[in-house]
Amino acid sequence: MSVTVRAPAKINLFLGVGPRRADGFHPLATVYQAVGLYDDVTVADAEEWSVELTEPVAGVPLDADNIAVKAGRALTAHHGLDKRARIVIHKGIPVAGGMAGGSADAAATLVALDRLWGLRTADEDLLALAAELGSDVPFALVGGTAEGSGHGEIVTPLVDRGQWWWVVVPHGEGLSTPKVYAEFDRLSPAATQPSIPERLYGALRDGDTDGLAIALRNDLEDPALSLRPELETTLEHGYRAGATMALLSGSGPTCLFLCGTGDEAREVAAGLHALGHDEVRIAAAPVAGAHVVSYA
Ligand SMILES: C[C@@](CO)(OP(=O)(O)O)[C@H](O)COP(=O)(O)OP(=O)(O)OC[C@H]1O[C@@H](n2ccc(N)nc2=O)[C@H](O)[C@@H]1O
Ligand SMILES: Nc1ncnc2c1ncn2[C@@H]1O[C@H](COP(=O)(O)OP(=O)(O)O)[C@@H](O)[C@H]1O
Repeated sequence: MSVTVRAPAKINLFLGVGPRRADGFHPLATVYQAVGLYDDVTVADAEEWSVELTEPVAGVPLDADNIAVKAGRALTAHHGLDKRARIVIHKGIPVAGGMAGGSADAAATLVALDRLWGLRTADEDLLALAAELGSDVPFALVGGTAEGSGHGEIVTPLVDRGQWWWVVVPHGEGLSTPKVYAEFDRLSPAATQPSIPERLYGALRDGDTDGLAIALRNDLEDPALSLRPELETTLEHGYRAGATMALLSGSGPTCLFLCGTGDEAREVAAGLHALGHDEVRIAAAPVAGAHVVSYA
């Protein structure tokens, strides 16, 4: 018996970052949105923990450092179980791209093993386990569009009546999240506690693309661009190709382009491709959080 769970990538429509806390984390006022790029995680009983990829992908650890194995171990420890699993991951989310692919795998593994073993873990317990694994993991369970507070681990769903279209340009070489936060500290020594503007909630309620465009903000964009200046060119290419708004996904280096309709997204994607970007993807949003897609 095996169970497959699909989990989405996230973007941050708003990523307000405050001053570094004593525990090393930064307080966040963020709005996450789950977008239609996915990882699929399949689990089955095994004698030992193992992790495999359906296709080779650079940068993903294939040992106990993989966050999916950490998720499996956290779940068995929580229930006091002596069980192990084989975990197979199909990566559709760029690695180290600021789209929380590892977090998606962790969330998917929690849900998949919970089903495989019939554990019926309470939602609050799954969310607490997720928060221990990483700041972004609770949102991968919840999906949709949601506000994130604390260091990103406290997730509150938001009303979102939009059908949003994003063009996504990944970059071959990922960026390290801790390094981007460290660059934020260097560039913003006087950061203050951020808050989410009313106009963002309004744009989501109304499904208003132009309203959303002016409310988008990412405080990690300047630090990521400081570490990777060539990303400016990619963002500029998006405007040239007709995007309504360009921004970086979380800690980068993936670039995002907001488009008004699916047709516009296809035009912008074709334009970016013509400007030399080999990998260009289109993602609709919002989409569901980690969910079972098959039993076999
Ligand atoms: C920046 C964001 C925006 O959503 O995601 P990415 O764009 O990287 O996917 C998140 O804050 C990343 O979340 P995640 O990747 O889960 O981070 P964690 O594993 O919890 O933390 C890794 C490291 O990032 C830094 N960190 C993370 C979250 C936070 N609020 N403040 C921080 O300073 C800390 O140095 C921490 O040790
Ligand atoms: N299952 C996994 N998938 C991707 N990366 C993983 C995984 N497990 C551990 N990692 C490590 O986590 C790092 C961050 O990965 P990822 O979640 O893709 O990016 P980001 O934090 O930028 O959203 C990777 O560089 C890799 O070393």
